[in-house]
Amino acid sequence: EQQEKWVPRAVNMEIIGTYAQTELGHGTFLRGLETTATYDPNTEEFVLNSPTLTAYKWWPGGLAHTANHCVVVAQLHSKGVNHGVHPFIVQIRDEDTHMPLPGVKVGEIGPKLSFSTANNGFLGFDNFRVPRDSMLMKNAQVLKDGTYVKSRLSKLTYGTMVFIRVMIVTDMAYYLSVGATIAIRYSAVRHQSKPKENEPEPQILDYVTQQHKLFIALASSHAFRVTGQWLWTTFVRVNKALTSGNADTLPELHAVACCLKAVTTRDAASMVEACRMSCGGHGYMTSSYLPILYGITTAACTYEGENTVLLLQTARSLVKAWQKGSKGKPLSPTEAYLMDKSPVPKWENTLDGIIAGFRRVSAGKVQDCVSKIDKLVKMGTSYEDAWNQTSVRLVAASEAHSRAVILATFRAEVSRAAAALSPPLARVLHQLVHLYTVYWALERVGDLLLYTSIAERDVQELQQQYEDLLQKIRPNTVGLVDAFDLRDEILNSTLGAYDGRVYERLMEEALKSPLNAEPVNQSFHKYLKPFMQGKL
Ligand SMILES: CC/C=C\C/C=C\C/C=C\C/C=C\CCC(=O)SCCNC(=O)CCNC(=O)[C@H](O)C(C)(C)COP(=O)(O)OP(=O)(O)OC[C@H]1O[C@@H](n2cnc3c(N)ncnc32)[C@H](O)[C@@H]1OP(=O)(O)O
Ligand SMILES: Cc1cc2nc3c(=O)[nH]c(=O)nc-3n(C[C@H](O)[C@H](O)[C@H](O)COP(=O)(O)OP(=O)(O)OC[C@H]3O[C@@H](n4cnc5c(N)ncnc54)[C@H](O)[C@@H]3O)c2cc1C
Repeated sequence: EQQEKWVPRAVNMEIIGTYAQTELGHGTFLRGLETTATYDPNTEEFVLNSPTLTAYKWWPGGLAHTANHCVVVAQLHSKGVNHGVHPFIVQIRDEDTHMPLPGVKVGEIGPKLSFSTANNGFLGFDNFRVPRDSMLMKNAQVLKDGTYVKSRLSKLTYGTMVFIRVMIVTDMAYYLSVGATIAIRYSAVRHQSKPKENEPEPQILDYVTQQHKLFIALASSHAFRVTGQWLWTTFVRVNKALTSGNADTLPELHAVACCLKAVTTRDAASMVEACRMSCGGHGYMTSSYLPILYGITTAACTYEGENTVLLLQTARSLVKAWQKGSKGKPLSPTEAYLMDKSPVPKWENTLDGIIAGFRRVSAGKVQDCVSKIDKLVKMGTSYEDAWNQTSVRLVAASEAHSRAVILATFRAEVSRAAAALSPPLARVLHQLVHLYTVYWALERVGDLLLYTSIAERDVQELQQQYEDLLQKIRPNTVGLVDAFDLRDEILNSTLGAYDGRVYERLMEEALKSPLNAEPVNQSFHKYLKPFMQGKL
């Protein structure tokens, strides 16, 4: 019924909405949100209120001057009892005049690192009344007399966040394809230095260091696209089960969505920054689009769940799985490897060997965390303090778990798809899987030395494998980014345009600057000249 009322109006854009959960005082700790929704059975309304400054909603995208409705997350009070945070759909502006409604204070939060078009806003309520059916009642309900009907699963309130986190993994694949396209095309056009006096300046793409900076971004885009597809399929399956009242697989989805969102956003932000830096000064131009792209990707490390907090959520699941598995109980498919108690096998410099190695690292780290927590608790430390003192290791265990999931999924999905591909295309995709896997083995070689039987000669061989792969991938690099098929209008980059006219585009963009409208800018007459004449 509520969906019939709101969804059609939202689909045809009569309702422009946003998700107003975060407040000035709380973004992570949702149970600490201060906005209240108090039920008045006499009028069958909820009274929304922002009791403090820190209760003001702060950050929701589009809230400042665009949205006329929003989903507000507030502490639900009825019959004198606080039932915790619940979602409400609330009209905040007049649909004709767009004026804020009486009792609503709304505005712009100010300049940000990037996302300048996101119109993030603040929102406060002064005893603002909304009808009872404003409470989104799919999970919990408040009856006309104020009786609260509990949801069958309180965490379903958090479902929106799982959905967005799942989407973000695929978003990161897209953003990395943009960064890799810009930086690799520019690296094919840019010639610099003279390593061989009797030869012309080479393409910077031929410097192996440049390949090391860029090819991992290209491979990661494919790895995250494939992992994002797998995660979406998992989300659809869990959501279907939830619809029929079965929430058994939700905890696993929450845990894997948290660590994949955290690791893919952190990787995307750092690799887009590497793409920017690999383009030298021109990568620092706004017209290259790389600084804007960095601003967008680094924001994802914060929104929809700050990365550390999410990695700790996954760690919470891994520790619980370890404790469960140690009692002989079955574990979820993504965490089942934690109970592999077989002896550490002889190291193999193969994809399967490296993937197995990352699973050993993750299981070893989780076991170390459990041991440290148990030891601290036995010494009289509270569980909460023991958890906090172990939290650096817990985050590392989550990252290792996430990497094992990405490596295994990337390899399995490309192997599965390869049968339907032409041999040359299959070969290139396998090279990207190989590069991605060996890159991370070298990045985390310390962990592999701690938890597997990898030896020095294996590491030397992996380094050589990596350098050979850079050489093999080089001839196909421009073709691989062209295959992302990103139009110039989408790339929006002087460095990444398909025609490679970088220098002409840089100059064309520069000449558009208002500061080039006249040969002597007014600042000379207002400031420089008086200063030079000692008059300032
Ligand atoms: C896709 C993007 C679109 C386009 C990209 C372009 C532009 C994007 C522009 C802007 C960005 C777009 C959207 C961003 C919008 C936002 O940022 S919305 C706000 C997001 N905020 C958060 O994510 C808040 C994060 N905090 C939390 O989730 C919780 O506070 C917490 C879980 C961290 C802690 O809460 P607690 O109540 O303390 O929980 P707990 O005690 O740790 O755990 C309790 C149990 O509940 C389980 N659980 C927690 N969360 C979930 C969940 N989401 N789903 C399922 N289960 C959950 C948890 O596992 C615990 O279970 P136990 O069995 O272990 O008790
Ligand atoms: C571009 C952008 C768009 C956004 N859009 C929206 C939106 O549309 N709607 C919306 O509701 N919100 C939105 N947000 C807000 C976003 O969801 C929050 O900023 C995010 O959830 C983090 O919360 P916080 O800002 O309170 O950070 P905090 O939680 O205060 O984090 C600050 C630091 O404290 C640490 N910390 C916090 N809790 C713990 C813990 N338990 N253990 C260890 N460390 C901890 C964090 O790791 C971090 O280092 C947006 C934010 C950005 C940047």
